[in-house]
Amino acid sequence: MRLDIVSIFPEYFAPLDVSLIGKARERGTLDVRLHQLRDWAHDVHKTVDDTPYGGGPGMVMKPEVWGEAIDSIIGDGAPRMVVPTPSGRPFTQELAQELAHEPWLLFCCGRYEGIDSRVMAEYGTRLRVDEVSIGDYVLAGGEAAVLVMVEAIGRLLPGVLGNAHSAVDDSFAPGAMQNLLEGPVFTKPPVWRGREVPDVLLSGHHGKVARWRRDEALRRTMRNRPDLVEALDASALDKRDKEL
Ligand SMILES: N#Cc1c(-c2ccc3ccn(Cc4cccnc4)c3c2)n[nH]c1N
Repeated sequence: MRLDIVSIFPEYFAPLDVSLIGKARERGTLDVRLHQLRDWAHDVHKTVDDTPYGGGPGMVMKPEVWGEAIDSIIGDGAPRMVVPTPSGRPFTQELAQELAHEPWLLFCCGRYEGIDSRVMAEYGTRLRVDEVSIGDYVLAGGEAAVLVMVEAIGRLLPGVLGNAHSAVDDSFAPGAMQNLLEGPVFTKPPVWRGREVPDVLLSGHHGKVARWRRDEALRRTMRNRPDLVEALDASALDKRDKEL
């Protein structure tokens, strides 16, 4: 997979050199290319923003600069364009799974009050353009959102997680645990500061362990995300029980 990321702060993406994503880049699983948007701003100050039409606070990113940058990066190609924005559709595990199957993604990181809307309209005539939000809070720009999305997508690519763990066990992955939060996890020692690991996890009885984990996941989901529990109906729970 090729990932192009356009930003006025490309140094923000240094974390993509380390850990899982860094190793995937070394192996060639991920081809990450960072671009400084200001390289396509031609005035002496490399200006990328201007005042908003209609008035209002802050500045808006200029369409000309974005247009030159995107044209230069994609040429005649057709990547899927992902634009983080507080007004986007939710970034979910399902969307991460979908994006992980794309051969080429172009992430456009806005700043200020966002990118002139005509940029998404222009490229929407030729590319799949997704305006996406990572959550109901306001960031100062798109870079942190792209870091989140690249990690969520990258860990789903073949070979990135290694054999020790499979993304299929994720909280939001399709299957028995879909829409349930992760339950508690434990490792050695069996007793730590007088706190014991639940006996069932030491029993070696895989069926009982699976059921305990499902029950704990349900308990935690009911406590922390009751909205997800409402999405579960009795038939789904019965189906899960049969899978365990
Ligand atoms: N994904 C995502 C986001 C963002 C986000 C993403 C890109 C930009 C570009 C500029 N800002 C600042 C800004 C502030 C206020 C209004 N509009 C824009 C961004 C915020 N905020 N919260 C999220 N979940």
